[in-house]
Amino acid sequence: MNTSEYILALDQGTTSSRAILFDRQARITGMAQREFTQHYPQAGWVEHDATEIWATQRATLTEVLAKTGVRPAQLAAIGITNQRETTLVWNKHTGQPIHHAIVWQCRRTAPLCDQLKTDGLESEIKSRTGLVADAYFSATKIRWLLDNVPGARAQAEAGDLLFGTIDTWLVWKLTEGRVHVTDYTNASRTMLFNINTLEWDAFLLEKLKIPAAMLPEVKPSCAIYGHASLGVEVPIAGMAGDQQAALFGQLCFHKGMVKNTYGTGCFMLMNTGQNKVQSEHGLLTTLAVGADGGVSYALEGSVFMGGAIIQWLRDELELIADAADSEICASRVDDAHGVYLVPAFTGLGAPYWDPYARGTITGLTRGANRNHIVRAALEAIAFQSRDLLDAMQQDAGLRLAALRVDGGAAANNFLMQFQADITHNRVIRPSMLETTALGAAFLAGLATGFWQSTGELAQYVTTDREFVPTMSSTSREQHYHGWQQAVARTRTTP
Ligand SMILES: Nc1ncnc2c1ncn2[C@@H]1O[C@H](COP(=O)(O)OP(=O)(O)O)[C@@H](O)[C@H]1O
Ligand SMILES: O=P(O)(O)OC[C@H](O)CO
Repeated sequence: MNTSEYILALDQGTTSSRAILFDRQARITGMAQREFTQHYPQAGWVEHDATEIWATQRATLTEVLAKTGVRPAQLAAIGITNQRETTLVWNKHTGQPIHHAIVWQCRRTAPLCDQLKTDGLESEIKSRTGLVADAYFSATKIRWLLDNVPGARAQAEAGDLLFGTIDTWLVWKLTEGRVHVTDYTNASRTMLFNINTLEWDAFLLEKLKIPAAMLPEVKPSCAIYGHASLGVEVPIAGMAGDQQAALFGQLCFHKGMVKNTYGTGCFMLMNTGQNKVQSEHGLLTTLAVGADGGVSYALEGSVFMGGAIIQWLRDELELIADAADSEICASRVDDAHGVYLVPAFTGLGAPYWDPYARGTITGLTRGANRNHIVRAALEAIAFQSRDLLDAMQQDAGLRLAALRVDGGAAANNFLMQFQADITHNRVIRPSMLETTALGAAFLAGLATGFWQSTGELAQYVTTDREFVPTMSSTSREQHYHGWQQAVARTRTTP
C-alpha cells in the first residue's frame, strides 16, 4: 500500500486552471484556482496562450501546497485532466509554442472541414475516429498551424515540432521536456486516432498532411507517465480528458451509466462498455475509462455553450452581477414569457453540427423583461441537454432512470429542476461538484496503489440532492416544441 497522504489533481479547464488536493477519503484538503486570458482575434476564433496556461497551472500547484502546508513528499501522485481538443504545437528543442493554442471552441477551420466533406472523407472519419468532420477537433487545427505559421511545415517535416493537447503540454512542462505523451481519451478527440485499432490513423494523417513524428505516445488513462520534478520526484499517474474524467469521478464505470457536466459547454457521456455504438443521431463515439482502468467506449453529446451563456449575460449584457444571480432572476418569473435563447455563438454542436449557425433570441414582446431573458438562457442549457439525452436514448435503445450531473452550473437549483422537468428524468447531484478533478485523482490513486480498486471508491461519492420531475407532459412538450422551432430559425443547414 502507498503510504503517502494525498493525491494532487490538476484540472486545466477552458477558463481556469485549478489544483485540488484530495486525501485518502477523497475529501478536498485544499484548492487553488487562476483564471487566464481568452483571446478572440477574429469573430468565431478562440485562442489561449499556452505559456499563460502553464504559468497559471504552476501557480495553483505552488499555492495549494503553500496554503495547506502539504509537502511534495506527501504526494502519492499527480492526476491531470484538461480541456480537450485544444491544440498546441511547440518546438521540441526550445520548448517554445509556435503560436497560441487553438481552442476547441474556435471555428476557424470550418471551411477546411467543408473541404474534407467535399473530398468524401466524412464516413471514413466517422468509422475510424468515431467523430464528425468538425472544426471542434484537433486535426484541422494542427493542419491550420502547419499551413499558416511561417516555416512550420518544414520544421514539422524535419521532426523539430511537437503536437499536444493540453494534457501533453502539462506533462512536458512538469517533466521539464522529458516526456511527450497523451492518453487514449485525449487522443480520441484529435480526429487522427483510430478508436478500433487504438493507434494513430496513418490514412487520416496522410489525407490531412500531418507528419506522424509530431504526435505523442498514447497510453492508458491509469498509468505512470513520468515524474514531476517538485524537489522530489512525484509520479504523474492518471490522465484523462475532462469529460471522461468526470464520467470516472461520477463512478460511471459500467455500461449504460450517464453523466452530464455543466461547465463552459455541456457534455453528456454514456459509458457503452466494449460496445462501439455508432450514433444515428449526431452523437460521437469516443474513448472512456472502464472499471479496470482500461479503454471502454462512450457515446458523447457535446454542446459548445452551457455555463458560458451565463458568463455572456454577466459580462457582455451585464444583466446579472454574478452567475449565481441567474437563479434568483429566473425564479422571479413563472415562465420565460415565450422567449427562447438559442446559444449558437460558436455554431451548434451535437446533435446539429452547424458551424455557421449563430445565436438568436426569439419570442420577444413588450412584456419581456430581464428575468425572462435570464430564465430563457438557463432553460436553453436544459433544452440542449434534452436534445442530447433524446439522441442518446435512441442510439442506445434504452430509457434512462437518472441523470448524474456536475460542473459549475449544476449548482443552479432552478436549472437542475428545469432539467428534471424537461427530460422527465430524476437528476442526481453529488455533494462534490468537482468530479472532473476527482476522476483524475481516482485514476492517479488507482495507478499508484493509493486506492486499491474502483469498488473502494464508491464510499467516497455521496449525493447532495435529487431533483424529481413535476411538470405536466403537456407543458413539457409545449416548451420543448417552442425550443425546436427556435433552433430551426438559427440553422444554416437543414
Ligand atoms: N450558479 C450558477 N448558475 C449558472 N451558471 C453557473 C453558476 N455558477 C457557475 N456557472 C457557470 O459555470 C461555468 C463554470 O463552470 P466550470 O465547471 O468551472 O467550467 P469550466 O471547467 O468549463 O471552466 C461558467 O460558465 C459559469 O458561468
Ligand atoms: O474546460 P471545460 O470544462 O469547458 O471542457 C471543455 C471540453 O473538454 C471540450 O471538449
